[in-house]
Amino acid sequence: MLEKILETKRQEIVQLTTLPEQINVRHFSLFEALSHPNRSVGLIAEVKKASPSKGIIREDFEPVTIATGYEKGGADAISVLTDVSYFQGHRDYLTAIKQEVSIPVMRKDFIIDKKQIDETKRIGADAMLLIVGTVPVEDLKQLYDYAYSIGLECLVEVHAKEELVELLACFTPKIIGVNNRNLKTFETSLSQTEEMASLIPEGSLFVSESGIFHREDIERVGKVGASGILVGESLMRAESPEVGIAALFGGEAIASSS
Ligand SMILES: O=P(O)(O)OC[C@@H](O)[C@@H](O)c1c[nH]c2ccccc12
Repeated sequence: MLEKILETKRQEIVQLTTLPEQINVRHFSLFEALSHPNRSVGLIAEVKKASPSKGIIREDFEPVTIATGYEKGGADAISVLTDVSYFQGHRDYLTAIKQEVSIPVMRKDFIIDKKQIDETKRIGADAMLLIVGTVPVEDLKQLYDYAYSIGLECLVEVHAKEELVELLACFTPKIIGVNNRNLKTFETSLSQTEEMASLIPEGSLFVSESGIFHREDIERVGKVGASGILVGESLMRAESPEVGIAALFGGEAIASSS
């Protein structure tokens, strides 16, 4: 599956000859937001209509309403799927959301080329995802450095332990995500987070991604040191974003509004 997605991306990159206009927005730091989370563990709430493994997750999909609901519900940051072909996302969703919220907005896509990073900056994102295994780690480092040089933070995602070891031998990202879902098989297991936690360097923030549905899941990943969680499906299936977040955290109150 990952190979197929990357093939589509390579075609998209060829067609990405004219970049959108730069939108003017105020930026918010993902690292800062996750360093001072609203609850015991920081929440990156994802705007996600569909996925290759689950099909359509939410029919009545209004990206801006969902994102403002996430902010009201006390999310620390927002992730927006911009991939069209596999996740039914769009870059315009991110731009529209960015204009309506005052928390960091991350672009969730398969970024393998500098041109996509320029596009990410222009559409107004504060941060973006980079995935180990999509390009060689040396190339990922180039993309990472380029993104930071133009004011974009990166969440660098790994799945397998060997990928994390290979990544850290090359560079130490400020924010590292462990995806509990294997992008090749789609299997999800929180033990991925538990097994890799001890390998995350002290100074890096650690985000547990995918397959988080209940308060117990948050406690489980929090216990091994996760500063943040990235949650899509469980919130997208909730009656409303606010209700979804409250249920996910088992009613845990927001500690501070700063
Ligand atoms: O819907 P979930 O299981 O809560 O997962 C959210 C997020 O982690 C997932 O969408 C994701 C993690 N890494 C990705 C890479 C590409 C696309 C999607 C993803």
